[in-house]
Amino acid sequence: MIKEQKAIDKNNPVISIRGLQKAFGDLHILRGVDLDVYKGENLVVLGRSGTGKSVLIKIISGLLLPDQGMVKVLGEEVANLPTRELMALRLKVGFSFQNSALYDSMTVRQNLEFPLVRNSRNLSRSQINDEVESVLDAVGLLQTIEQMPSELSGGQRKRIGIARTLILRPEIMLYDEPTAGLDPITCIEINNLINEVQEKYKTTAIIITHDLTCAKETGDRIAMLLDGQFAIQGTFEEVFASEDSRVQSFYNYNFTA
Ligand SMILES: Nc1ncnc2c1ncn2[C@@H]1O[C@H](COP(=O)(O)OP(=O)(O)OP(=O)(O)O)[C@@H](O)[C@H]1O
Repeated sequence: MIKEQKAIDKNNPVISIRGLQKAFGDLHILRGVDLDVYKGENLVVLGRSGTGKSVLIKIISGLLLPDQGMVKVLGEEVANLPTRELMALRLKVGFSFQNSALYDSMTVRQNLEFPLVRNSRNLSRSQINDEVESVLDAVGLLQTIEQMPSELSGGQRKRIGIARTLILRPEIMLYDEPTAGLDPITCIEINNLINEVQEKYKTTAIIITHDLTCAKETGDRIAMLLDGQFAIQGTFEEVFASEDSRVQSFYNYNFTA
């Protein structure tokens, strides 16, 4: 099923990137990336392994510095921000890591409380409980609240990882390979959750994936990273109607649905 088209206000990008370059030694990964991400949309970034998708979202969240170019997030140029402002901006940009990054020695409740207590110091015990329960309910896992991560399935851990990112109410969600390593049914559940998060929390998201079903189901727009640039952007159908041989071979090798 292809996602229904939603109206996007193109006057006001939440993320705006121009001429972004990043190299590691002689390895030139990003070679002049231009990209706008608009409020409320889910933008899927596709590209072969090693093309720099994770590097891109690390630069957006201020975890890596660009070599050249402009990266504006919520109106702020990330590379120029003093540490304090960068930290404040990072709270508005939720990073959902590929491995879920849960603390194995803490219960689900403690995993969710941790970012909340660290970043919102004035909350009462009952406010913390309410926030934890509300976000767990949103990912459909309230019943796991006292469980340990080791007792959860891979799909449940992904959901808890997303809940832990959501608990700080970010304006932007960055999902790094949200369906990697999951069976097809669980992938469908995660795709649905990403769309539910977009609706309920009104987030803007960048979703990095190799999974073309995930791209089709969650992406309002697709951008394909080829040779260090976004050569092609559009709806799923527009991108894969391209006659570019790199796009066609990506499709043929990756589409399993
Ligand atoms: N901090 C770093 N130092 C040196 N090289 C790095 C660093 N981070 C990434 N790279 C290199 O940059 C390239 C792009 O990495 P990146 O993780 O962005 O790829 P990707 O497109 O996300 O790949 P995959 O789909 O396999 O996750 C790789 O060759 C990687 O080894």
